Amino acid sequence: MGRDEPTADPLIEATGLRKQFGEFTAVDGIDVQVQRGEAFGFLGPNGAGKSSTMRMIGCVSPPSGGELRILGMDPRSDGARIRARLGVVPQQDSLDGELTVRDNLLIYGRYFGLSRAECRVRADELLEFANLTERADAMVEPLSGGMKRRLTIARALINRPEILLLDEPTTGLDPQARHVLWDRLFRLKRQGVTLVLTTHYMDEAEQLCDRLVVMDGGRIVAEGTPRSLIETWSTREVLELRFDDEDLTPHAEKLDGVADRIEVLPDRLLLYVDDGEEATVAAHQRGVQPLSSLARRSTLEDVFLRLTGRTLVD
Ligand SMILES: Nc1ncnc2c1ncn2[C@@H]1O[C@H](COP(=O)(O)OP(=O)(O)OP(=O)(O)O)[C@@H](O)[C@H]1O
Repeated sequence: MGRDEPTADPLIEATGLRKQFGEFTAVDGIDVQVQRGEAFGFLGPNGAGKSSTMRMIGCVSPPSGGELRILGMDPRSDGARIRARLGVVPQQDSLDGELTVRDNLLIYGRYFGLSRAECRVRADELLEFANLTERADAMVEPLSGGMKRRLTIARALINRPEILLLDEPTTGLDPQARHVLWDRLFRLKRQGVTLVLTTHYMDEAEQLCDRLVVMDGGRIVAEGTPRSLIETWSTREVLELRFDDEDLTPHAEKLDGVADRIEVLPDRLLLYVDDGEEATVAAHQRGVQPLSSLARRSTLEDVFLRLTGRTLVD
């Protein structure tokens, strides 16, 4: 399936979905459709309402309002039937550290009602998928963060779910472990598993997601493919100029007219331009002397900054 052509078969449909905690509104009436076979992302900073949304989709937290249908069913009346067809990877690994890697899988399989023989076959397949076959009989506790994450994902796949929900799958992992994990998620997608994930890493959203929504303060502020979001909300390139001055406004004023838009951050200016090299020359001609300058292509981070006035990770 092409990145931009998911089949029109919505597995998740939310309309006006809300989550209240007392007076506080964590999710404020969002509309979302996730199609079969796509990788769909919720991108936003801490507190945006991503986990609250995932918990409603995972049928562990009832919606406070709006409509939610998953696999054509209503979580209020069909929670158990839906959960049987979902895999859930929570933000915090909840593995049993006092069991072996394999036993963590076997126990979960039994919980989903698989026979002992089925559990053994499935555990072996998943150990291989997670690249943990050699660790099958090791205890979980001393494993690296990346291994634990892969085991948590393997465990969530024991029931061959149609939808895999991943809440911040790579938070806390080092770059290499993140890439290994992305590779495994690509494999799942190729096998037809629908992926729904939250992240506050823009590179993760760009790499993994066919489509995503940008969330802030419980609301969806933009929706589209990574490319369409960047094309709609940013310029082709961004020139980053770093300074160690207290106030960067005077530099920004000198650059008036050089860029479509200039963002003044505490340590740098971001110039939104079509041609970073041209803007570098223009800045030089105006006598602006940064500590360093870097022209790069626009990213979802720039989209987020444009939409909310804040960076994704403060
Ligand atoms: N059980 C709860 N009771 C009260 N407030 C809650 C509860 N769960 C979440 N919230 C609040 O709802 C808001 C959204 O939280 P949520 O965890 O959904 O955000 P998030 O986008 O997933 O962020 P994070 O990356 O920190 O998980 C936050 O302000 C949070 O404090």
